[in-house]
Amino acid sequence: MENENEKPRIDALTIALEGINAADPEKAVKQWISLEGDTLLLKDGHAINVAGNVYVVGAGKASGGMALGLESVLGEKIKEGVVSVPEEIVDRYKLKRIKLVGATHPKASEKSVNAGRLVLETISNLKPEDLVVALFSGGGSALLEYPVQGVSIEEISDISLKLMRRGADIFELNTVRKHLSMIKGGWLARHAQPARLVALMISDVIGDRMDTIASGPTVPDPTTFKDARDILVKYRLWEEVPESIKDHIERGLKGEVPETPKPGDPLFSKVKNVIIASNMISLEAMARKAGELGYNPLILTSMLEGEAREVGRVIVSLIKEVKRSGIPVKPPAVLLLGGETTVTVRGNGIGGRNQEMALSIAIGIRGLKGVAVACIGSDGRDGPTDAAGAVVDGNTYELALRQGLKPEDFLTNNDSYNFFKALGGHVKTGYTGTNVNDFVIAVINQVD
Ligand SMILES: Nc1ncnc2c1ncn2[C@@H]1O[C@H](COP(=O)(O)OP(=O)(O)O)[C@@H](O)[C@H]1O
Ligand SMILES: O=C(O)[C@@H](CO)OP(=O)(O)O
Ligand SMILES: [Mg+2]
Repeated sequence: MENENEKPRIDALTIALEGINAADPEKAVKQWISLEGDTLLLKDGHAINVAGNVYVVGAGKASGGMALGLESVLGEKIKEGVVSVPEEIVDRYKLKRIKLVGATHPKASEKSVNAGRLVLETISNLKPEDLVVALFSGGGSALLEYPVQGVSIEEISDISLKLMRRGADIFELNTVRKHLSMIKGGWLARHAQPARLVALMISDVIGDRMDTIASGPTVPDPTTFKDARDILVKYRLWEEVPESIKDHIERGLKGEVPETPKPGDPLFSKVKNVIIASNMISLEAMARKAGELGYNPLILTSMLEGEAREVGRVIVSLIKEVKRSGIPVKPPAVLLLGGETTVTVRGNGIGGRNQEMALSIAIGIRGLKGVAVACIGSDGRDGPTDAAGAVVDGNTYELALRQGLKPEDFLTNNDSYNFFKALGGHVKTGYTGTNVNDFVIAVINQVD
């Protein structure tokens, strides 16, 4: 073995792959639902009659695999279906009855609107005995859209990208998106009436808030037009938004256009929403794997949030304490964290929140032996890059300096992608076909 960091790096990646596998959408659907005669049984005991026609709709990075799972459970029961997935992976799934359409992420486009139109058509004019099965996962917000009247898809995707770049979190971003859409924020459930609806969701949202996953098309929306306006003001975008968006939100504030369907709306008595895979489920699978590899695993949180570089510094403090005192776990140890950080982009580099956090951690663990940390987006695409994330160790910093790369400069410029491109350390999986947010795997050995 070349150095004491090679095995920890490999172990961190092996554990990360286990986390991705544990979120396999096809398997998750098959574990959650079964068909007995004319009854669809959910794992939580809920039973739904499927004597009428079954229609399938959905969108997200994991929804192609979910559609596969659903076809294998419901087969010929499915009358028709439309599910939107990233166009890069639309050919990956061979489906019989559900039509997959390719759309764009993270920037919604006309393709996303086309998918939205097809979905709305699929669920229009249904009967009370019909059932809609909705398959939603992260990425669904961009992949499926139908804007409110007067607002264009370009205007929606521009404002979404600006909010992201200014550090808005996914709750804030999707609050705005919901109030510009005819699908999000419970509207899809409204359109599916009078049919019944069951939504299977894979969560890529902190705390598994269902109304935020893919902007909650089937979920009561607790957020309001006022919240949407306040968020745009907070990020100093209210003065910049196009007239069309401002006008729609102002009309919403005056009650001239309807609010999104709210909690308590009787409409939701016909709707059942469940989460079938999540960050925590993957963290638990990774902990088991770490145990098998001989480490003491410790899950710290599935709710990691904050500015990526700052969160990175906190993780470094945790690692140092484990090494120094064996608190809160004795080495050889694996700390597992999940969630989603944000990056306030100030420089003009290329990167993603996982790569940026990994770079920040590389600076902090400089010189530590036997330590490697992987920061990975389980969807396989970190920010607007072709990497899922990066793996770093106690030598990364020195190695960079020797090659004339100054880690701090790359961090300042939000250029983590080019740092790892020059030095090595990228983790590249391509679209994984699932999405349960981000993982941090810190492997800590006591070698010095
Ligand atoms: N140069 C950059 N460095 C670090 N992060 C960036 C950079 N450019 C964009 N980002 C971040 O990438 C995030 C979007 O990442 P992405 O992986 O597409 O999201 P998701 O997987 O949640 O759909 C945004 O939070 C944005 O702040
Ligand atoms: O679709 C969305 O709204 C979000 C959350 O589910 O996913 P992503 O961050 O992958 O775009
Ligand atoms: Mg991503």
